[in-house]
Amino acid sequence: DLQLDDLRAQFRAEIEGVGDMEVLKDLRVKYLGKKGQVTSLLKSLGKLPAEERPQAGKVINDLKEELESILSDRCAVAEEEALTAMELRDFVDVTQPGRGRPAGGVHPVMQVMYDAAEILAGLGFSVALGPEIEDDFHNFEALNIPPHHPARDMQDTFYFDDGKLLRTHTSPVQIRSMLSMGAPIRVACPGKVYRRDSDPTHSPMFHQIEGLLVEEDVSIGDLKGCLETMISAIFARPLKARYRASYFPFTEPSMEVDIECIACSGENPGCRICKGTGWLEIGGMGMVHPNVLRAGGIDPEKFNGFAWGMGLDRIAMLKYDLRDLRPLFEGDLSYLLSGR
Ligand SMILES: CNC(=O)COc1cccc(Nc2cc(Cl)ccn2)c1
Repeated sequence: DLQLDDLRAQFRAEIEGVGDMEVLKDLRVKYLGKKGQVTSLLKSLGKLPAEERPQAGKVINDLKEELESILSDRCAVAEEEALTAMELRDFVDVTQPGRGRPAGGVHPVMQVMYDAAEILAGLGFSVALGPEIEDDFHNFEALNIPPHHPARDMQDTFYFDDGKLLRTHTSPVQIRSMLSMGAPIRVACPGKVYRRDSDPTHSPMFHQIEGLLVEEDVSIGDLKGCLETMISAIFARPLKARYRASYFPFTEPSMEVDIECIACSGENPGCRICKGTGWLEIGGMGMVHPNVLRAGGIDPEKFNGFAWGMGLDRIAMLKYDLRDLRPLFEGDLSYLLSGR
């Protein structure tokens, strides 16, 4: 009996305050397992005189049951505590407002690019894209730009060692489109272009969109209608345009296009946007030069067409009243997400 009391006291001491399921499992093995201390007592019953075995067996089994009930109670408590601890740890207060994520914003230049492409699609133009690393033929020669034309100068154009270059406009994409699709054709070519003469108000990389339409009997009226439709759609309001005679090697006749100042319509001589002129230059256009049609594999006796080019960054700055071009290239999210 003394031995049983010691065992009981020892078990109670060991299980006191135990909350860890692993420790409880070890205790079950240590006392009640196959090689457990209580189990081994039962095995030693055989050593007792026969008449003492029933009584001894009962007492030992009573102890076994007692320890088992203590152990199962303690396991139940431990499981409960573990569950409560887990609930507390993993508790999610679903009534909290969501953390949310700031909505992204479309970059102003891309927005204008999409607007223009959308409108031009409505006028029957497909969008064509092409390589930014170009060769001399597609970027200059095919555009009737003579070998020693200043546009080819190193101060304007980025050249690679192998003579390739960073395209200075998106016209090469139109050349490639004519060569691959032939006439009739209507393509809009937006994209990045590169100029070497960068300075505080000019970025070496900027964006342009050019358009080309080649069919059998195209007039300058068609060109003016197309441009004015596009510009009025980009600025979401009818805008007057004016055309000034100009020169480009790839168009004849050539014109530069101004639109009425979107801020003052010519009413404010002190206007910051148009410097009081009432007009904003947005690009150039003209009837495609026959040499360029030929370079595009198109017969100028059968087809004629028009083309234009305009800067998207400048349009975006006007449309969104941006003061400076640089934030457009710095990728500063706080600026881009600020609704400008
Ligand atoms: C920002 N761009 C400007 O101020 C002026 O750009 C222009 C003006 C006139 C024509 C074109 N493009 C062009 C393309 C081909 Cl394939 C044939 C003829 N012309 C681009």
